[in-house]
Amino acid sequence: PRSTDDFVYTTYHNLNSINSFMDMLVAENSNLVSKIVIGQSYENRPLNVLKFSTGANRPGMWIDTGIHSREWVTQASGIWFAKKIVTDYGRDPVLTDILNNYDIFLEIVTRPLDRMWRKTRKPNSGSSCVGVDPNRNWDAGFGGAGSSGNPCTQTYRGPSAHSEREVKAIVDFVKSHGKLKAFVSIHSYSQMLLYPYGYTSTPAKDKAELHELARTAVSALQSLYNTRYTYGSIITTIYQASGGTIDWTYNQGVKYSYTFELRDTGRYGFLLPADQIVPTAEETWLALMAIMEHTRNN
Ligand SMILES: O=C(NO)N[C@@H](Cc1ccccc1)C(=O)O
Ligand SMILES: [Zn+2]
Repeated sequence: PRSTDDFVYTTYHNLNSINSFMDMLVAENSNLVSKIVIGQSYENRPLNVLKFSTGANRPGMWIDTGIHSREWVTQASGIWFAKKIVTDYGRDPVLTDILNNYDIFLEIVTRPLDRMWRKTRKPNSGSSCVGVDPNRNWDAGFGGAGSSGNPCTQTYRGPSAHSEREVKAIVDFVKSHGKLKAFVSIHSYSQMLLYPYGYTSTPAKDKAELHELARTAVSALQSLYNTRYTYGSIITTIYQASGGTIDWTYNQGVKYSYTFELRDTGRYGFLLPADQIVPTAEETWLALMAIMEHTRNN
């Protein structure tokens, strides 16, 4: 494709195609978007983050997709979100107000075409099994129930907190930025909107506000195609999970920390048909806007 206008949003793209999308988007909107590199993956690929900004030293909001490489609808949605932001800035008053006051950081984790792989690709010393679950490697209840010490399991936590370069890069970014007010990590599938905690049943201090905002966000999502989401804390809504991303960001003081589990509820699972990419992205965007608008107003 010559531009992001004729890029095909209705299909899944490989590493090179996603990277060329990002470069085209930056080139077409250099006053609004830049690409920053926050680190390298285990395979020494740059970890690219799109920064949407209209001024210096602004507070920020973070969105990541594709942390689990097999969750393809999330990277595909991330591409659509990126185009939506540049399309709506200057047209949608709410998005324009958000971007006139906050930066948006979007990490579309481009991984080689792992179709059914969840973990990183780093070999584990002393084991023939490869990879660490990046959603168990964070220093939040690390090593507790809801993660595994066995390198051959899908929820292997890794040898120590932040041992994975993909995780450490985000940890360092969050700490050095210091003014992130929202952090949304997007997974699939289950159709859920989750907030901390996963490692403990102790309610988050902001639980009431996080629950109310989740309700608002889920009803916005549902208003488009009537897609039904459940919502609540991780441990009460899905299962106990230790070392998870948003438990760490919440404990860092990023109050509006959420994880999405996008479509579907198991019929196709990770193999969601491509014709559901755009509807999924459109409905999820309404929920993201609700979270970003609330963050902007508080
Ligand atoms: O990975 C998926 N689905 O893709 N589910 C998440 C559930 C979750 C969400 C937030 C924090 C901890 C755990 C998982 O890592 O098991
Ligand atoms: Zn996941």
